[in-house]
Amino acid sequence: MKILTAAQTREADAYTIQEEGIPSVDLMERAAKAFTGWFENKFQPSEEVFIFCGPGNNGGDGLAVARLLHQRHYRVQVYIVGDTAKASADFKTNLERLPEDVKPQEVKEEQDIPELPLCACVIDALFGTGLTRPVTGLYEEVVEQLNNSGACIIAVDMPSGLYTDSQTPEGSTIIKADYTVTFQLPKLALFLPQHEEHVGEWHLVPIGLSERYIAGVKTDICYTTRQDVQHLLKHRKKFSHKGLYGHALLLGGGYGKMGAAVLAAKSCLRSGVGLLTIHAPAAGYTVLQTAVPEAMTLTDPNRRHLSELPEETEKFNVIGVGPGIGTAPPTKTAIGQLLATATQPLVIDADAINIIAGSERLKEQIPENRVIFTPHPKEFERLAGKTANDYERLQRLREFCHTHQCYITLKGSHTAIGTPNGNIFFNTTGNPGMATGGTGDVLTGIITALVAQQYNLEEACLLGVYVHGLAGDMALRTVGAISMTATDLIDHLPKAFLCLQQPMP
Ligand SMILES: NC(=O)C1=CN([C@@H]2O[C@H](COP(=O)(O)OP(=O)(O)OC[C@H]3O[C@@H](n4cnc5c(N)ncnc54)[C@H](O)[C@@H]3O)[C@@H](O)[C@H]2O)[C@@H](O)CC1
Ligand SMILES: Nc1ncnc2c1ncn2[C@@H]1O[C@H](COP(=O)(O)OP(=O)(O)O)[C@@H](O)[C@H]1O
Ligand SMILES: [K+]
Repeated sequence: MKILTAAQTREADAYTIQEEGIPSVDLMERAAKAFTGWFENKFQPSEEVFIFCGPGNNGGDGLAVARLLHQRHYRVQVYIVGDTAKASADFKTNLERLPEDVKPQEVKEEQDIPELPLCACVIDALFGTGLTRPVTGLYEEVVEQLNNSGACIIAVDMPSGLYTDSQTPEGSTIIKADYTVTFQLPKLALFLPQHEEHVGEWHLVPIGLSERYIAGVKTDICYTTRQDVQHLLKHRKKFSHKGLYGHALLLGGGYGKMGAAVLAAKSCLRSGVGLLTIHAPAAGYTVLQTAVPEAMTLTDPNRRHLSELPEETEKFNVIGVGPGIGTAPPTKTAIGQLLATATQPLVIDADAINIIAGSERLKEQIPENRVIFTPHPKEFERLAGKTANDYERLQRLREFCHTHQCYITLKGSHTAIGTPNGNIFFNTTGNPGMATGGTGDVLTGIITALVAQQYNLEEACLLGVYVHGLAGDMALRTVGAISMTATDLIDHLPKAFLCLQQPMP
């Protein structure tokens, strides 16, 4: 699914209004109804609701929401902040439509800002996607007081003060919402970790924007939903045999870190690989043969760490490398050999990333269109350099993928997948229970298995990251976030793949 810029969102609104031949205030009514529907599911009518409206259409939404909530027997208090002389036409219409017993109060100067009761419920409708500059003056004062009030804040469309698709200037005042209920499509700012305290938990509500506009509009930033990945899943033919599902080689494990290889191997097997061979330091032999009997194990001459590549590497159709390998000098040499000689796709994780990151010569040897890197943010920083903020990091992701013609799954709450042609896809599955050692190794195993099965590299990234998070979401329901381990993810992979094989609900 596409992520639109603020300008494209405005175009989508305008296109919809024209296509359907409706006045813009009707679209606003739809947005307000969609918001109210979400709100009613979350908050009881016994709640007193304080609605702060700005001068634009976001404020117009706030006024329409006030009317709808009032009709549904919520007690609403409306505050109009700033100068209504400059208000948008749809704002004015909705102001007129407010029932008489909802008496909006004007906030024209600092003294007009109300004291809120403890634990108040606040709807933030000051600014949405039309914000053009940092919030200052009276608006800034309101935002600060709301943030300090301890209220539960629900932002309409965007937390006020936050830029939709570019870096908000340093030091700007921004609402700290508990929830952001955004219209139709999520905005780029909602995916970025640096905005967590402003965005809170975000939810999408559909408002029927033109499907035709959305299908036609050009964007290089998307987010992946079940709908986007489900159709990628390949089905098995009746007369198929293991030779059709690829033979993967996993280079992993080190003394004290054989578990990383075990996790990657198990998840690879649970993700449909035909055959799996693990090449690991000799000390891992018994561990691997016992823990993963389905995999074949080759041993490195070195007991403690990887020091060379196995023979006949050309017979494998993908090589996954990194989990648990460490950065000992012989391992660095082996990684150099791998980049120089491998002819198949490579899935490169953990210390294999760190080794490449530490050598300009190795970076230059990254084979084009054959590599998927799976770094967490620190590994990405080592590989591609420090950045000042999340927007810069996305730009760096794009540049690195373009320069080296590679794929990167930059892991996080919304893992960002970069592709050689400059696209970025944010994942939408996963949860904080997955923030535990070994879950990254599981992802390496999954993606390696998918590449072995002839998914192209982009498909393997999109599907792999999605199903990894889906397994995490399923594990959340049975073991919860606190107890979740990487093994729980592997245990839930079957359910996650089965879920994707069912028709969409
Ligand atoms: N027909 C439409 O266009 C629809 C718009 N919708 C709502 O409209 C919002 C966008 O509305 P607008 O484009 O009117 O923009 P906003 O309401 O987000 O804010 C823009 C207004 O605030 C002013 N402004 C911008 N930054 C400011 C700042 N830092 N300090 C003071 N004033 C500032 C602008 O000059 C303008 O008057 C969306 O976020 C959404 O909530 C929805 O009702 C859906 C339909
Ligand atoms: N808060 C979170 N929400 C969703 N997914 C998360 C969260 N924290 C971590 N993850 C996922 O867990 C995995 C952690 O990977 P990584 O840091 O490499 O772990 P390890 O190196 O211990 O295996 C990544 O796939 C990441 O996307
Ligand atoms: K808002």
